Amino acid sequence: MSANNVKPFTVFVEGNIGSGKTTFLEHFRQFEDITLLTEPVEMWRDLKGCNLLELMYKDPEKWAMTFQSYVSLTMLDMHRRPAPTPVKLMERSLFSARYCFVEHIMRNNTLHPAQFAVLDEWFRFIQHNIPIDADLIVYLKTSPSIVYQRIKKRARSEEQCVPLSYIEELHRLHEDWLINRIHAECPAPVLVLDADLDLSQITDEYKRSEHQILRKAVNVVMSSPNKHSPKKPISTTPIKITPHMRIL
Ligand SMILES: Nc1ncnc2c1ncn2[C@@H]1O[C@H](COP(=O)(O)OP(=O)(O)OP(=O)(O)O)[C@@H](O)[C@H]1O
Repeated sequence: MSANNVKPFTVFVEGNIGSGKTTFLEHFRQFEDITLLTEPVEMWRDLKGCNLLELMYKDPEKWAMTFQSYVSLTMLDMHRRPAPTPVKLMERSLFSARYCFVEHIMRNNTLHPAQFAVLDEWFRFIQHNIPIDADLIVYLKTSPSIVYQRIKKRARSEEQCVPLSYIEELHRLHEDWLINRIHAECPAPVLVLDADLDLSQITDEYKRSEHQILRKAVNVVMSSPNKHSPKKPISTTPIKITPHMRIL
């Protein structure tokens, strides 16, 4: 719940590895009416001194189950964390963990069918018993070859051995989930942004998406007379859909 007991407008930022999710979220740090839950990967890299991400990449058959089980916990924690603001932006969700990453390691037999069944049962149990708010998904759509280059360039130590085929498969799974809707449920409308654009152009794209994402916040701020002025006032100009941007 937000400060005035209204559920925050909850946005998941999704996209392939290296699609710019963290950069996108950081763009919204300038607004005081937004709670940002960013970089879950840093929790996976340091659980009581253990780097689960590294263990998972080094020996997936041994560690994928443990890793995904911890990812689910961190995601559930982010979903359930109260936000004192009218808008909550989250990097990833339980849904991309299940429909993209767990799906991938099930299909390539990294997981034993029994391990997959346990993760899937947890996911279903959570879905049916714990409220997970979702109002909008921002999909940072990229080409696999472009994010592959970015991943090589940023050189995160655990991702040194990531092959292009892994990025391509994750791309297909994101598309099947968010665009083609052929394989799983999609919990909210999807705003698609062209995240192949380089950093100078993408900032304009982010700016345009502000209207869509903050629309709810505008309503809340305007209907709340005691509210302090936001760090940066949220513009009420109607959203302009650009050629790079569409809503599904
Ligand atoms: N269930 C999962 N959810 C997210 N990442 C996972 C999952 N399983 C494995 N990973 C790995 O965790 C790492 C983090 O990927 P993620 O896309 O979440 O962050 P990122 O690459 O830092 O995002 P960006 O560059 O878009 O800001 C990747 O190496 C990915 O393969």
